[in-house]
Amino acid sequence: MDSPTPPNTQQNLNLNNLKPLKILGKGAMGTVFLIQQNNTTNMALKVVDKSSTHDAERRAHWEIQVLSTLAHPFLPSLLGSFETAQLLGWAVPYCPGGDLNVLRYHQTDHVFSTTVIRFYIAEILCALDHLHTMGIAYRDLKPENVLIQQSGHVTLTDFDLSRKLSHKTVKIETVDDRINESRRKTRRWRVPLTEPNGKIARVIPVSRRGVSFSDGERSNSFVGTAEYVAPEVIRGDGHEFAVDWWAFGVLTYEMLYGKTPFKGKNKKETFRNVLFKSPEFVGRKTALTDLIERLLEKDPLKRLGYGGGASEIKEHEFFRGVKWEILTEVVRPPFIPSKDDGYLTVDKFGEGIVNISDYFEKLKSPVVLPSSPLRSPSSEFRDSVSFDEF
Ligand SMILES: Nc1ncnc2c1ncn2[C@@H]1O[C@H](COP(=O)(O)OP(=O)(O)OP(=O)(O)O)[C@@H](O)[C@H]1O
Repeated sequence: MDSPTPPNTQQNLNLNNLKPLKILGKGAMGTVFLIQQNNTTNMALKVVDKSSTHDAERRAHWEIQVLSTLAHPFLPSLLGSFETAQLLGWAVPYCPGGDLNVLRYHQTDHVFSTTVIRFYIAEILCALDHLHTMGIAYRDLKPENVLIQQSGHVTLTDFDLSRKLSHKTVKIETVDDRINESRRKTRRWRVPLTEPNGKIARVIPVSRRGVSFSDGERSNSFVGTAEYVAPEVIRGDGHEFAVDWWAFGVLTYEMLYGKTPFKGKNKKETFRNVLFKSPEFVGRKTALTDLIERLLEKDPLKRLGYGGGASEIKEHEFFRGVKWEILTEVVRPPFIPSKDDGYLTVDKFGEGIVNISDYFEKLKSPVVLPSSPLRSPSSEFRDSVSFDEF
């Protein structure tokens, strides 16, 4: 795998000095802890057990390498890292607002208004633009990977599936290649593609309390997340930045309709829908549905963004009037996490667990650990529209 540009100088963290307040989330690769530093700064520390999967260490090193090169208001910066014989960990700024999926579930009918969609996808577009300019395809865009900073602006997370593309077109392994390779290399991937009942769990919560969206639900597999995977990835035709524009279209559709456009009753059906089914639009055609339709063009060569990148997308009618250069200066984004939202109170971390090493030791034993955290129910959604003037 090509490396991004050389890493910036970063702080070396000492595992023994890191005091975790609570678990922020658990993903396929690691556990993310909330760490308080110097009684003031909060950071999110992602820790990976290097022996957890065959390529955990490689993927973790890759993510650290990518993070160390990022410098953009809608992308995380690397605050520091540590490595022990067993663990690899790195810290990024803490995002107290949860993710875009949780936020959407918090809305009436689980959808955002057009104005709110415009704000969020404009910021995501800028983040993807920056990554692509650096030659990095993100390859894992989904609402769960879009976090809300304290300021209310977005930040993308989870870069272990990202890839440096040295040429415009890179031939990549097909889905079947990846399945075969994964099955060969690790027992972990010997799980069937679908659940025994043929379904992929996607729980719709009644309330946010007790709900975790990162606990396996739509979590990463070897091809990313099925509902967001572009047709060319399934076909194995080639892999370009346009896969991010496809996922961007799926995410935008989901924000508008509250569901993804190609979800089937199992992965196979989802892939078939991605390849052959046209997305369904309800109601009259609008600039937003037109944007989505152009992003969800099955042929990547015809997809919006393929030829002209992010600039081409920014010129779409849906974004007319957006002042791109002052997006970061919007002081009242649609949702600003409340300062005192309970995140900073010490969480019950688990019987007998006082530090991160303990936690990973216990993970290896059959003791049941606490599940992923609750999202704050007290965060405030403000429907004020000052952000529509950016
Ligand atoms: N900076 C952050 N601030 C707050 N919470 C965070 C932050 N980074 C990650 N999290 C939480 O931790 C969860 C897991 O993080 P992440 O997606 O990076 O892990 P992963 O193991 O790579 O997951 P995946 O299964 O998607 O590959 C996120 O869904 C989010 O809930």
